[in-house]
Amino acid sequence: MAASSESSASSSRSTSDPVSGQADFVVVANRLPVDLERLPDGTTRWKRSPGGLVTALEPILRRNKGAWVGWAGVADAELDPVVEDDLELYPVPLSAAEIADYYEGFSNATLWPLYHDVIVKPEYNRDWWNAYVEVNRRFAEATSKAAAHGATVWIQDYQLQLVPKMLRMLRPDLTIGFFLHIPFPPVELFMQMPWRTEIIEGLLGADLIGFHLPGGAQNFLYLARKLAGQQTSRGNVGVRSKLGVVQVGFRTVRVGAFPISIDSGQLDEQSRSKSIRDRAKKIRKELGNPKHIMLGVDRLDYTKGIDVRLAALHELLDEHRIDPADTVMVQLATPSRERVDSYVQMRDDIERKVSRINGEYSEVGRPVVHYLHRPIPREELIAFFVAADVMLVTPLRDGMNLVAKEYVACRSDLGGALLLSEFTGAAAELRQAFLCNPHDLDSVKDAMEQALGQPKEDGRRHMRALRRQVLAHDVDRWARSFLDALAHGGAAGPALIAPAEASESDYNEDATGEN
Ligand SMILES: Nc1ncnc2c1ncn2[C@@H]1O[C@H](COP(=O)(O)OP(=O)(O)O)[C@@H](O)[C@H]1O
Ligand SMILES: O=P(O)(O)OC[C@H]1O[C@H](O[C@H]2O[C@H](CO)[C@@H](O)[C@H](O)[C@H]2O)[C@H](O)[C@@H](O)[C@@H]1O
Repeated sequence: MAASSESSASSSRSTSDPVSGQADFVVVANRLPVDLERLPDGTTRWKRSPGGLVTALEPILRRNKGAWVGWAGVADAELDPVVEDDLELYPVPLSAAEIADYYEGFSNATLWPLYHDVIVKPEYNRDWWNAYVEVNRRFAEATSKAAAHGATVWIQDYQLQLVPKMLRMLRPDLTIGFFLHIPFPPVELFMQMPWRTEIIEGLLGADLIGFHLPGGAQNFLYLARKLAGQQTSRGNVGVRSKLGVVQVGFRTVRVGAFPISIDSGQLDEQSRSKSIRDRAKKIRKELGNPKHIMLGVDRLDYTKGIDVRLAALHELLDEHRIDPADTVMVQLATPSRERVDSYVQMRDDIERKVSRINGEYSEVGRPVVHYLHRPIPREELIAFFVAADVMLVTPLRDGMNLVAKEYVACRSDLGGALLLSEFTGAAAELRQAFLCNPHDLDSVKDAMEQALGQPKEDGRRHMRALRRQVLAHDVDRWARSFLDALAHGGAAGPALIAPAEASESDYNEDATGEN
């Protein structure tokens, strides 16, 4: 392996070791949990890669002692399999052209907007599709080499929807699971996709397909019956779907809802430490000891509604419903997909909005909005969660949103308030949050005002209930429920695997209901 390994993520080893051999449990995701960073002096190091998928799966892989197949985050890195920070990694190389066409193009300018309610217009480009097919084939081949005979393989997310079928053809001995981390769209939107049948058939290569919410599972079941059946050589008899089960010829594919979560116990413990508490107090002091700290923590993505919360703050300031002398907002934004046009435009828009608010309402040395465009070290992030009086989570659409759960896990003091968009997967479970509709600015403004003014005792009651949900339904439980269903078979209807405390009617109703 070419990389020296001064892991900037916490590393228990200082050198990268070769892998031991084929693994019985393999996670396959577009990204490895660490990105290779090329430094100006020509050396390289590993750093944690962004996003909730990595946050959720890293502890699972550690506990299961498996292998992870994925891209190292840079172009043309031909890397051998390696053990890094106790994780067995199988890097899949991508060329600069493949990053442009498969990752930035088909994954993030076609699938991402199509699956997120077409917030921006998806682009359908044949070259991007061809690159997507080719890269999915490469992932299937790499996985086939990494997996021991009879292994369990867990494929992740929208970038790799063709891998289940491709892998099954290479390795019929494997047990294959697939989990989608983003919403699965309703039929009216999915039918736009020129390669819709190929995608549905690609997914049907898995033994079990998981979604965050029952609505996504229902959408998929409907589309499987509608699209995949048409394509079999035996006409319409190849695929039947019923109650969470799709019959593909002689194979049974199960479909269910498995809402993802976080390592809540560990976060809870970390957030109680003296060093974090002290740092949280210091953050408040550094911000000028305001009465209220509002916090946003997101990848810089147009789905996250960062513009919405800024617009709400601006109007509340204009209407004198928030006093700039006693309230600050901190927005921590990790750079994301920076060469995709819609992300470039959105960054400009957000930075313009931040400047406007600060131009109109800040004093020298006391900005109203503090905006940091960079990833924040984990411990510092936890201290921000502990310091924040109101957590702003306002996506226009989000598969789950782990930030909402992280905030709750960090509030053992029962302080703070969570403002949460109804259009997140998390809203199905976190009913005691201040829920808002991000498409309705008045709804966001009212929720913000209520969260800021919430009486302390009400806040403690809400936070206690939120914590009960987040601490009981952690990422281990998520992984166990998926992997148990994968190992033991049995019908997995979407309504049957919903979280215990959320009722079916609590979920976003984006399903067609036509099963
Ligand atoms: N500015 C930031 N610095 C460090 N970590 C961040 C930052 N913004 C988000 N994260 C982390 O990235 C993950 C985001 O997960 P999630 O909310 O599910 O959304 P997504 O996966 O779409 O980015 C969380 O674990 C969160 O703590
Ligand atoms: O790899 P990137 O292009 O930098 O993107 C980061 C990840 O973003 C998405 O995360 C999703 O997964 C979370 C965990 O299930 C979920 O809470 C969130 O709602 C999703 O947006 C994406 O799905 C991942 O593949 C990316 O790695």
